[in-house]
Amino acid sequence: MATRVRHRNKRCTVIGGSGFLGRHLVEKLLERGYSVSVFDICENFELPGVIFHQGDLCDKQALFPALKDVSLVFHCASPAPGSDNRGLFERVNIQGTRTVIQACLEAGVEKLVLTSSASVVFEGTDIKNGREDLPYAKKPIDYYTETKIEQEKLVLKACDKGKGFLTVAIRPHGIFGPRDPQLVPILVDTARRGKMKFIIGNGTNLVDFTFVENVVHGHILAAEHLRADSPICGKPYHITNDEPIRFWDFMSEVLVGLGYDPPRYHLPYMLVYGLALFLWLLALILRPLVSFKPTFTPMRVALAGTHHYYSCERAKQDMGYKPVVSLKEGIDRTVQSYPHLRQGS
Ligand SMILES: NC(=O)C1=CN([C@@H]2O[C@H](COP(=O)(O)OP(=O)(O)OC[C@H]3O[C@@H](n4cnc5c(N)ncnc54)[C@H](O)[C@@H]3O)[C@@H](O)[C@H]2O)C=CC1
Ligand SMILES: CC(C)=CCC[C@@H](C)[C@H]1CC[C@H]2C3=C(CC[C@]12C)[C@@]1(C)CCC(=O)C[C@@H]1CC3
Repeated sequence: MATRVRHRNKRCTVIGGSGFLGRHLVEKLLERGYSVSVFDICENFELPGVIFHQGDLCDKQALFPALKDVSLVFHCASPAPGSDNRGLFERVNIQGTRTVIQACLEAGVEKLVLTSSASVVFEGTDIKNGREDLPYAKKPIDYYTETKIEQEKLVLKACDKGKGFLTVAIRPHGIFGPRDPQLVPILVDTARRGKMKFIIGNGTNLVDFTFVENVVHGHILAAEHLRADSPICGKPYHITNDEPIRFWDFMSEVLVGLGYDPPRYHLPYMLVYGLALFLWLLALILRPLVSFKPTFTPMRVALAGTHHYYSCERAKQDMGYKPVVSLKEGIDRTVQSYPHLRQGS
């Protein structure tokens, strides 16, 4: 019996396990002796010992086989933040998360760890050393953020010690690392199109960028600390590298590491933000006739031109969190992992 309980405790499912963060999480869980199943709408990799279930998380029946005899579920699936498809975000992040919670309850899952986002409190204006008690954004900057807020509320509200169902939300910020499909590829694409010459604002704004292995570490610590007597039940936790850096220094280090010139010339923040807003509205109005995706969306300009860094003191206190990879090492390892994105390749 004791062996069966121990065995079940080490069985987990990663919803969204085919994605960037999900796959890193799967790899670390395997290394730590967990048996891992992946549930995802697409299958991107195969790993010995990983059972793959393909399906849409909005479909409860499709989820059940992936949750059978599993005590711990990580939910890190989401449509890509760059999309502007409101219906998709609402369906997957809100209705889909309700379905995940219901399926977990019916399948007897004991712990649910959600990957939320620090952006749930970001409204496009400065956040300096923000703590978890900041209110949710009243005017979320995009549909992604709007639905991540609702998703986090749903998961935290579902925490019910009486029912033996414990939940926690991890809020990472600016995840980067090998195989990231967003940050470095967008940056390099922008540089290759000759558009990485400008710094928006005075360039001193501090931001958190978090190496993916630190985010994984935060998730596993949360799962392992999630017990009925723990202070972490039903709470959100910021997980960052705890080394805020100037947004433009980070961009420059990655660009220079890959052989590109760093941005040099300054543009006033309000001018670029106004232009991005205008282009976004134009794209919206013209959508029935022509489809174009501006590089400079209001959200991206706000992310590039404001302070947004967060305190992870609560994670340090309640679960002994400490980043395992420094920012410098994270940047070096990331740059090394993209030989095909180097200048001239
Ligand atoms: N990348 C970042 O900088 C940050 C990410 N996050 C959160 O971390 C989580 C993981 O993000 P990434 O790994 O970067 O994204 P990703 O796009 O690489 O991975 C998301 C995964 O979810 C899957 N998925 C999407 N819709 C699904 C559905 N209906 N049913 C089943 N699977 C579905 C996708 O196929 C993909 O494999 C997301 O919840 C995201 O909101 C939070 C803060 C920052
Ligand atoms: C810290 C954080 C939340 C990062 C998230 C990742 C992306 C939102 C950024 C990754 C590359 C960034 C980028 C820009 C905006 C923000 C990112 C997409 C620009 C478009 C900002 C305006 C420019 O001058 C070009 C930038 C290219 C890279």
